Amino acid sequence: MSQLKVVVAGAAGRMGAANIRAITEHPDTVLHAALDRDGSEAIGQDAGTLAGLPACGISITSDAEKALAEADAVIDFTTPGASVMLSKLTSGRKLVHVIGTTGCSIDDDAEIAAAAEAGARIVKSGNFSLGVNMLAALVRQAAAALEDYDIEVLEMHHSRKVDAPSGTALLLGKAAAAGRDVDLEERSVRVRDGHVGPREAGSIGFATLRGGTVVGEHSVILAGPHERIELTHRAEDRGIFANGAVKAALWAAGKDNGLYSMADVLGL
Ligand SMILES: NC(=O)C1=CN([C@@H]2O[C@H](COP(=O)(O)OP(=O)(O)OC[C@H]3O[C@@H](n4cnc5c(N)ncnc54)[C@H](OP(=O)(O)O)[C@@H]3O)[C@@H](O)[C@H]2O)C=CC1
Ligand SMILES: O=C(O)C1=N[C@H](C(=O)O)C[C@H](O)C1
Repeated sequence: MSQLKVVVAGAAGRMGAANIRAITEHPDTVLHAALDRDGSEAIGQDAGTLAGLPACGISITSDAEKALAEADAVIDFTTPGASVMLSKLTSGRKLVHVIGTTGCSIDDDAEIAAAAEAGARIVKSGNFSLGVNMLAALVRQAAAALEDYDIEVLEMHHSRKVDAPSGTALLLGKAAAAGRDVDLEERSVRVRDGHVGPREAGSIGFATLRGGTVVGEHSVILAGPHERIELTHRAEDRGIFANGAVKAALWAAGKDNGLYSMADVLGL
């Protein structure tokens, strides 16, 4: 089998570097191009060097059309606007598009779904690690079994993170809502401030912490009478997300166009 030719979007970012390393280390993938924002200081720099590897001869570009030419797949951890723009390009070319970007609005998600419908093979997830996707399956089970327990999702990330709640917190909230057979949009309480009154039964609460260099920590707390269950995942290295993204790209290469999740990739 020939190697999957993968473009990294957001190449100069925290996840971009991890993705370049994961693609370089996997025997079935090869770095095809590295893309970042027009005007970024990283444009023109060697993608390997920027990722802490030996120089690889691929310069970071802001020309998306050029980067995608002859490519098989894009691994994209950027911003909502960039992911929507790229989904239109991957759709026209019928490419694999792995989207790790979080903080997408309902409208952004609708545009991404339309791109998948039109031709792209998109895998989108708020978290590409095996551990978090396993945790989501456990949360769904616990939420269904402990139907009267109060559910709260707590997350902490590094100080540079720009969206809240995290994509993972929302993924875990959705898993809890699915276990209860309710709609998360109708039940979630994202912020509490001031005299908010007692907790509404059946709601799913979110709490956000930011600071330091925390890669990502999530707890789902199920609180009942005189006892509490806490299901926790702690990410220690961004390589867990990057390895999952590479796995998703290889998996989607054999699929029809459509919108898939990491749970689909892992068969959970
Ligand atoms: N699903 C998952 O498993 C994970 C998801 N994430 C998510 O991935 C995203 C990126 O995270 P992280 O790497 O920490 O963030 P960074 O800010 O470090 O990286 C994002 C990169 O994308 C670049 N970028 C911005 N606009 C464009 C554009 N139009 N085209 C190409 N590149 C662009 C940024 O450039 P510049 O800085 O110059 O603007 C930056 O280099 C976030 O949404 C985060 O929540 C993170 C980890 C795991
Ligand atoms: O921005 C991050 O760093 C992370 N973002 C993802 C999220 O929003 O859940 C995944 C991971 O926790 C790291």
